[in-house]
Amino acid sequence: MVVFKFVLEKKDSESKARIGYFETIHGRVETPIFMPVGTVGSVKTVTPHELKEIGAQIILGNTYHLHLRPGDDIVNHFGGLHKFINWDKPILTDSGGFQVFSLSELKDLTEDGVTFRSHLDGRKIFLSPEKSIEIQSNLGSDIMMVLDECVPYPCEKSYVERSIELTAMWAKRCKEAKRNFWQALFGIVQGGVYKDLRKISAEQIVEIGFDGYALGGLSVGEENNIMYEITEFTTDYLPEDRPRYLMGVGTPEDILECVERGVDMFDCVMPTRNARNGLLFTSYGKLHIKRQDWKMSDDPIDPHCDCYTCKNFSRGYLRHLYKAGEILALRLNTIHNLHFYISLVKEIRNAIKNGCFKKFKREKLEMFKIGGD
Ligand SMILES: CCNc1nc2cc3[nH]c(NC)nc3cc2c(=O)[nH]1
Ligand SMILES: [Zn+2]
Repeated sequence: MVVFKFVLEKKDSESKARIGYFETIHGRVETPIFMPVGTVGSVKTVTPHELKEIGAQIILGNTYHLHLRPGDDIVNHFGGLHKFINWDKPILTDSGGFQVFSLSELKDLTEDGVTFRSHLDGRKIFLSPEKSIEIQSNLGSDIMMVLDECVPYPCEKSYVERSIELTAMWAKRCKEAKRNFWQALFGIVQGGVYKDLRKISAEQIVEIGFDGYALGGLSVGEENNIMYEITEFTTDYLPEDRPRYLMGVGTPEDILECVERGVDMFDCVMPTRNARNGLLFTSYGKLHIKRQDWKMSDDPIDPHCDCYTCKNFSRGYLRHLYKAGEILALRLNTIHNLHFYISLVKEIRNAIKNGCFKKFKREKLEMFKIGGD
């Protein structure tokens, strides 16, 4: 019985942009989509109710973090992540691969798996494809990600060549380890910034066959134009009838550029992390709430925004809260930034539907530049 089904509704006539949706047992997700990041089972400072009000359709959980704390066995005891965090819409969990390589003190990487020390208490942990699938099964996410090796940027081509073989072998083992029919599994294409290796990795991962395909190894420090070029190149080797997920991306500009190059799914900590640092996204570019300019301003963050924050509070008040270190500042800023991202992808979906995506993208990018900053 197939539960996860992606439906491609319309392809843009002027680019590789497209609109569609996929079904999970926790509901439908429209694409292109932006997924708020809820690393340890919470999208920082906002409640599930507020996430729904903002229009979030799916959120992310991190396997590495949840395995370390509270433990995926504890989450399973509460009936899985949906019940534990009281979020009844879709959840995507990553496989732990990225955090292990980026957060922890890597001990040992072999064909069997990776051994690392917890960044919390130094405990030695072993993560294999089978273990990652076991953890994600305990969490009960709607979409699981395979365990892969995300190579750093820059990275020697000879190392990347060997790494994509490991990533393909681990992807196969993840698929073999999957038990629950209702959990989808996405493969991850690697290959660094080398187009010939990207083509090989894409063909290997598509050959194994997954419910969706992620572009890994990007947004790891490379220049934007390299990320766009590798994205443009790689999506041509991915099946049109499956979602494409560009991990860790990105700025509003990145999302517009990568939707144009055939990407359907995005996740990024930018809206939530920047909010907590007082950096707000507006139709005219970025706004630093702590600036002196806003001290006496009775304007909302963004005159075109209809989020709770923009409908109820002035820049002057938000600046005051932020300067005073009030927790409410973090919450109101996060509500606005998430609403900005989720509204952006909603407008993108409409523009593709109405056949004016290229024009919409050009106008949006122009407006983002007005504010400067
Ligand atoms: C599912 C875990 N694997 C996995 N996660 C990732 C998360 C990323 N996040 C960013 N920029 C913020 N690049 C990423 C690449 C990968 C990647 O290549 N692999
Ligand atoms: Zn707003």
